[in-house]
Amino acid sequence: MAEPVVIWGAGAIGGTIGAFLRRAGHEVMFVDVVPEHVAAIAAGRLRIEGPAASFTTGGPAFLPGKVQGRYRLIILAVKAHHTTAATRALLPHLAEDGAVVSCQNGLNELTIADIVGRSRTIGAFVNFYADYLEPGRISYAKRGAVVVGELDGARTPRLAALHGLLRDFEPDAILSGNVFGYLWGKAGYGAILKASALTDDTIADFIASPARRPMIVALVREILAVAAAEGVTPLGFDGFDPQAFLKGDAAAIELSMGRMESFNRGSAKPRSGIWRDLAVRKRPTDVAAQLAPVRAAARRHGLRMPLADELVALVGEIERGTRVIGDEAADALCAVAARG
Ligand SMILES: NC(=O)C1=CN([C@@H]2O[C@H](COP(=O)(O)OP(=O)(O)OC[C@H]3O[C@@H](n4cnc5c(N)ncnc54)[C@H](OP(=O)(O)O)[C@@H]3O)[C@@H](O)[C@H]2O)C=CC1
Ligand SMILES: CC(C)(CO)C(=O)C(=O)O
Repeated sequence: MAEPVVIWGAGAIGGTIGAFLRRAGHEVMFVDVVPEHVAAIAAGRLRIEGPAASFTTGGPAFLPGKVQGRYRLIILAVKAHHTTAATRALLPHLAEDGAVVSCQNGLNELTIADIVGRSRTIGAFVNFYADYLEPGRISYAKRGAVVVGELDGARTPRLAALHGLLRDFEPDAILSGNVFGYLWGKAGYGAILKASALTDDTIADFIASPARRPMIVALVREILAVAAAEGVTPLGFDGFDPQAFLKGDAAAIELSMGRMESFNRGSAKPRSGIWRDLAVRKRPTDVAAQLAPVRAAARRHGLRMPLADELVALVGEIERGTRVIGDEAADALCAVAARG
């Protein structure tokens, strides 16, 4: 039997990727902390449903403490605030010549590399839309960009193999020499998603709102200024054009906003995962964890991030129950943008 690909964190993203790989005939082992979800997958009841795909599969599935053996490919798909704990738990199961691939939002590769070593870390960027509904049920709402790349930009045999594997999930998956460019691009786009979660607006409506536009532009520019200070060229995807925001090119920004709105309009997942954590699952988000390395980099370069700081504070208040989701929360962020 071939060695399995390990999916560590088998929720919306990991569960979807793992299910597609299983369906394509690959050996896959699922690891997750939710016992009922693990039991459903192990019983062959992992259901992927929604406009992007509909099928049921399953496979060997374990709680982290029950995993045995060492593996050469571990796809990590937990939220950013669980990255350290999950990476420490998977470390004894990573082969000496193996690698962890982060299919997450945020710059988690930096945390992972600190724990497993840079040579055993491969970068990835995902922008497809999925939701964990209940144990064994995942909604795959919309295809989106999928990118893999070595941290130093090299083209290696293991990267080519990973790219080939992921094309069994997303046929348009990209092999990139600048994966950090995509991750910083997602940090910019992701800031819009995070801000949209302050309200009950859909992502499309939030992007289209003229009242929110100056704040959105200032927020994205604030994030991308840090990327530029880091010497990274942020890359675009799915309607997002980071160069337009970096240059402050008003016409190109309008075009990009229109394209992002169209991409999100009518999506079967109309709101972000962060909104879902706040409003539906009523649990802490990974907003602070996603933005932590960005804010740390800003401090290193002496850059101020008043909008990111306020965004983290507002989401924290909603998490603690001292503020409700709604227009007032987004207005507070707009007020900071208006102060300049
Ligand atoms: N969903 C989406 O459409 C998109 C998500 N992303 C990113 O992908 C990553 C995964 O998100 P998503 O799949 O939505 O999240 P989910 O919460 O749906 O899935 C994560 C799963 O990992 C489990 N988990 C938590 N800690 C551990 C651990 N230590 N070991 C093993 N499993 C663990 C979670 O359990 P529990 O729920 O109990 O914490 C959950 O079942 C995040 O970084 C997210 O921002 C990126 C693009 C799109
Ligand atoms: C909106 C989406 C699915 C893709 O950008 C996302 O990243 C999230 O929900 O966190």
